[in-house]
Parts: sequence; structure tokens; C-alpha cells
Amino acid sequence: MAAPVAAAEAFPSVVPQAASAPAAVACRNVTVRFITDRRTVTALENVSFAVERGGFLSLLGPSGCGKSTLLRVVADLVSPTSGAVSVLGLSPQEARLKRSLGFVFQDAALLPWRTALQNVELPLEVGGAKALPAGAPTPRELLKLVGLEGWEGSYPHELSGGMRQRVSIARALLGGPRLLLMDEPFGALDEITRDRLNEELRRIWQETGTTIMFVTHSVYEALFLGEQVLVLAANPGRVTELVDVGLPRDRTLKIRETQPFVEIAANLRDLLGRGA
Ligand SMILES: Nc1ncnc2c1ncn2[C@@H]1O[C@H](COP(=O)(O)OP(=O)(O)OP(=O)(O)O)[C@@H](O)[C@H]1O
Repeated sequence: MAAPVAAAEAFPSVVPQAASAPAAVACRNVTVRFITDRRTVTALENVSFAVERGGFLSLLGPSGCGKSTLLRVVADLVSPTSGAVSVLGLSPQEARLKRSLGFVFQDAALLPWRTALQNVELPLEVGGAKALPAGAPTPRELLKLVGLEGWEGSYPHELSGGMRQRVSIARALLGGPRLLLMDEPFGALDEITRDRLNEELRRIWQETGTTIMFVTHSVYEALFLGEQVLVLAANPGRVTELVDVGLPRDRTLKIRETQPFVEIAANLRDLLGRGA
């Protein structure tokens, strides 16, 4: 594994925030209704929660409970029907325009004719931001951070699914975003690769200090990754409970065999069942 870049110099956003700094994300009574010709869907109803800066929130719930919609509200891709959303103390639109957000999707969505390095550089070209903010890590440093030093010149078809997803994480981290939104990024990967990337993501989170919101269907993934788990129920999409995980900050996959992990996982499964 490549040595990580020094987080403090690479990610100026890691500099500790004043105690009074607003939450990374705060939603109050957020409702989203989609009205189509055929039906009206309440994707989210009165959803309230907050994520502190530098936090890691897993969003766990059954299909259709509004997990992706919630990420899209935070990313300014969907406007709430009612309720208030604050992202780093700004509106989602202001946060987006300030390039405070990175987004990773289930599909790595790399351009096949560009190398790994050129894919990471892409937002610089299409986003209109000609230069990186002072002190932000370079595309090469980001590839090193995600364990792809030496693969800069490889094309997507020469990389495994896990490596492609690492490239997309590096791309999302370009510019040192203070908030990383991840929508089932490892859902399509085999179990071993997924496990490895789970450990990698915890390390990247600790090194960068970036706040993360991570969508998953998996109880184990939600619990291993998150400092908090927001459990959602469907029809309408709503919060069942916000669970503080309370597991040690330094985690390896071994933690999944410990008693506290097993007990919290059982509790999360109960909560999921309650909302079914
Ligand atoms: N643009 C849209 N137009 C109409 N309905 C939508 C739209 N986006 C989402 N929905 C509906 O909102 C509900 C929540 O969808 P969403 O994709 O947020 O759920 P999810 O929890 O992420 O599901 P999954 O785990 O299957 O990805 C679903 O009923 C879906 O059909």
C-alpha cells in the first residue's frame, strides 16, 4: 500500500473547526414529493438529522426508502418540497457552487478514453475551475491516497472494478471537498474487494477529515463504516432512528467478530424490520 499523503497539508479543510461551527449537514423536517402523471410518491417525509463536521454517517434502509433522494437533496440535485437543509452552514446550492461537495456513485462512471490520472483531473477541465485551491492535493497525490500509485497511466478497461471505484473516489476528493456523498459505491463489487475498500475508506476518512454520508443496504457495511447510522423506513421514506455506533475509531474488519459489533448489528436489523 502506498504511503498516504500528509492529510494536514493536503486537506486544509481538516483544520479543526471552532466549537460553534455549523453542522456539516443539517436537515429539518425535509419532505420530498415526486409528482408524475401516474402517481405522487412521498420519497421523504419530515426527515430531520444532523451530521457533525468530520463525521461519518451511514444511511441504511430498504429499497425505495429515499436514501438516494436524501443524498441528492444535500447535493442540490433535488429540491425539497418543504423543510430546511443546511450544508456547511450554507444552502445546498451555495455549497455546490463553492465546490464543497464530492459525489461517488455506484458506477465509477469513468471516461474510457482517459487514463486514471486524466479521469481524476476531469473536474478541473469541465468544472471551469482552472486551478486547485491552495494546499489541495494534486490528482497524483489523490491516486496515491487511494492506493493507486503507479497506475496513473492505466485506462479504465485495464483496472479492476475496485480500482475503478478508487479512481472515482480520488476524483470526488479533487479540490479537497469538505463533504463526500457516496451512493452505494461498493454495491457492485465482490465481497472481498468490498471489505478491502471499506477498510480503505475508513483510513481515507481519518486522513482527510472529510465528512462522509454513505448509502448502503448492508447492515455490516453501515456499521463498520459509520460513526452514526441513520436507519430509514419506506412508504413514505422516514427516519426510524439515528444510532450512535460508539465503536473504536481505529477499526479493522476483525471488529465485526466482536460482541459490541454483533449486538449493534442485531439492533440495526431490528430497526430495519420495524420499518418494513
Ligand atoms: N425523479 C424521480 N421521479 C419520480 N419518483 C422518484 C424520483 N426519484 C426517486 N423517486 C421515487 O422516490 C422513492 C425513493 O427513491 P430513492 O431512489 O431515493 O430510494 P432508495 O432508498 O435510494 O432506493 P434504492 O435502495 O433501491 O436505490 C422511490 O419510490 C422512487 O420511485
